[in-house]
Amino acid sequence: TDSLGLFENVMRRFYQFPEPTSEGLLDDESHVPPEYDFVIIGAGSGGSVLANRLTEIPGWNVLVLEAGGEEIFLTEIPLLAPVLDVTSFNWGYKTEPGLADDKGKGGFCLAMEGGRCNWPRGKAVGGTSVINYMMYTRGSRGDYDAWESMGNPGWSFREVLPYFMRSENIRIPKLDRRYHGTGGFLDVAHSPYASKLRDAFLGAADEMGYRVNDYNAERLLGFSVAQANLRNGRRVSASKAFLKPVRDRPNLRISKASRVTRIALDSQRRRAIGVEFVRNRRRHFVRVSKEVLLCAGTLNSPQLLMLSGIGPSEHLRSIGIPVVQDLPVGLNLQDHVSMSALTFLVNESVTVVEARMASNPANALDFFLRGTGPLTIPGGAEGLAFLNTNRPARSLGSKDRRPGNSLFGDDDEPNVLAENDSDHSDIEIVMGLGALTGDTSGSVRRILGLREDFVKEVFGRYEGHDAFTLVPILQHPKSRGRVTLKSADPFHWPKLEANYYEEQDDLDTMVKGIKKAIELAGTKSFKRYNATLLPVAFPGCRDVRFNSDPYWACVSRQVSTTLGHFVGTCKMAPREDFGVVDARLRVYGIKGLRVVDASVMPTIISGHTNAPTFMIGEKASDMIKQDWGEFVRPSRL
Ligand SMILES: Cc1cc2nc3c(=O)[nH]c(=O)nc-3n(C[C@H](O)[C@H](O)[C@H](O)COP(=O)(O)OP(=O)(O)OC[C@H]3O[C@@H](n4cnc5c(N)ncnc54)[C@H](O)[C@@H]3O)c2cc1C
Repeated sequence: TDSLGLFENVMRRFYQFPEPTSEGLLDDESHVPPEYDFVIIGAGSGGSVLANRLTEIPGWNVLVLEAGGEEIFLTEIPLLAPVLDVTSFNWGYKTEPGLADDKGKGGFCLAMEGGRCNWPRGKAVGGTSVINYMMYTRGSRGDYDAWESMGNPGWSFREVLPYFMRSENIRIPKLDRRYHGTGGFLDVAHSPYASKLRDAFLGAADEMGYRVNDYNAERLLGFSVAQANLRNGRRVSASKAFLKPVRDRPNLRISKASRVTRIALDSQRRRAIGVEFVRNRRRHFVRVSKEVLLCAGTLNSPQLLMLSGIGPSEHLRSIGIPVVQDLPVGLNLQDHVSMSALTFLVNESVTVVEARMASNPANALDFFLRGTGPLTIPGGAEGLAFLNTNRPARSLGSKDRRPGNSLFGDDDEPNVLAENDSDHSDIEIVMGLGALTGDTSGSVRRILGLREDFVKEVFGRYEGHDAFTLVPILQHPKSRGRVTLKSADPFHWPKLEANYYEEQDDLDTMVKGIKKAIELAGTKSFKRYNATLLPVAFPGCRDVRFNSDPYWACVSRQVSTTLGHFVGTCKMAPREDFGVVDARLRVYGIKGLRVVDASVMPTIISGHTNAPTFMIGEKASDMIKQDWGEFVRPSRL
């Protein structure tokens, strides 16, 4: 589309190889045999891991049904990740409008077209990992210990860590190997490109009393260069990592462009017996002898369960779907909302300005010939900081290191974290090397769904200026959204309600996060570049004093941007606590049906959700093997 802007033209000039990606094509099963041991719905992050691990058992036949198609060369270029949102690799969902009330109070996504938030979801073999920003973060130890204490045995940090490590092929030297795996399918690396601002970001850590650390090891809190799923400077999607290496297994079949419409249930035996899907406008049905594994993601897995008669009974009845199993499907929706228009102007050419990048062919050459250069920056994001806005940073700083938090209990002093939760992060700040000032083609505006008049008023005067963005992200929202059906038609979009900032606490924390980001840009490290907050008041917030707390609260309701970290709609929990699946990810009340994707997370983790979804896939594959009597090598530390 034209939204790909100048980049696409330049890329096409330098990349004319026939293969869609550097790793080649996957098989496409046009003729699908009528029965499988397992059918996996969705070849996303969760589904790809499962497909790989289950076909390790030669006697098991596995079919993967995926609505999307193959990745292409464009999806491999890390810096271009944001523009993929405006391609057919994105399902293109939008939420219900986040309107303010009669008195003009409340609301969210108010500066977006129609007051609706854009909610991107990947539609491809590889799922959302084909369009995501490639950040590799696991969350904190406390996140998983909380899952376990909610009644989910086996999900404590100690128990899930081996599954993170099993996937991993760490390419970053000197990281603590007690927390990192080598030889797994999933590459984890730094971008080979480092801007000057990346150094400024790390320098600011010390000034603010934080440490520079590996957020995937002992401590989450601190500043770090982004760890990302990259190989030779290119994206490593779930497909590239987990599917392509095993594509020659005779017991694995992948059917692309196959849109699942329903899971067939035998309501007498209360068991999943098959899957209906549409391919090339024809309806198909496959039988399943062992299990249906639902991996369609947080927005589509609940949709498919409800279409199949599993969900809140009143809601299903209201749209004419016979109820097979009453469960709280679609509730408990959580996401990481952010404010991605916090812009700082700088006085040197140290950021990504689209027109400048695209007009320099050296960037494309560096990328295609050597796998280096600024095109390898994942989604334009260079640095991550995990903060706790309620605690003075000094107490965590490099000059006052706290003991404890060793998983291995080999610290001299006792573990203080368990007692005072001192590794809890309520805000993450991502440093993006560009800003809406540099978005000359308007693609980022369209991706975020911001109204054109809004962007013109705020950024118009500074168009083409060097600027960077600090994006504060609310880590643990109290507000909950939901997914429901608009009708019984499987081709209708589900109804998506975000409910951002319904809880005042969420807004208050976001305001604190924004102020932390401003403090960060005010450190000496950034002052070297004369980092200056864009001095323009946002439309809709001009009746409040610029840069005051109420002003930032107002701005947060205007620019409520998602990170696409939707979780929770098929909650893993005891049934009496509104669980949809049990701790072995089995849907309550229905045999032969599990959910294995981000939707099972009972609460959202700190950081980004892709690595945790891979972990869920790894752990689920062991549970499935155990439940069908296959030998599983114990995963121990
Ligand atoms: C723009 C964006 C940026 C992100 N950046 C990061 C990041 O940097 N780091 C990070 O950790 N996380 C990131 N995430 C989140 C992360 O990628 C997801 O949490 C993760 O990929 C979810 O995996 P999943 O298996 O639950 O779902 P998905 O990967 O979305 O897989 C679901 C699959 O099911 C298919 N499907 C759905 N319905 C049907 C149907 N009816 N029939 C057939 N197939 C169907 C879909 O096409 C898709 O392929 C980002 C997300 C977005 C949207």
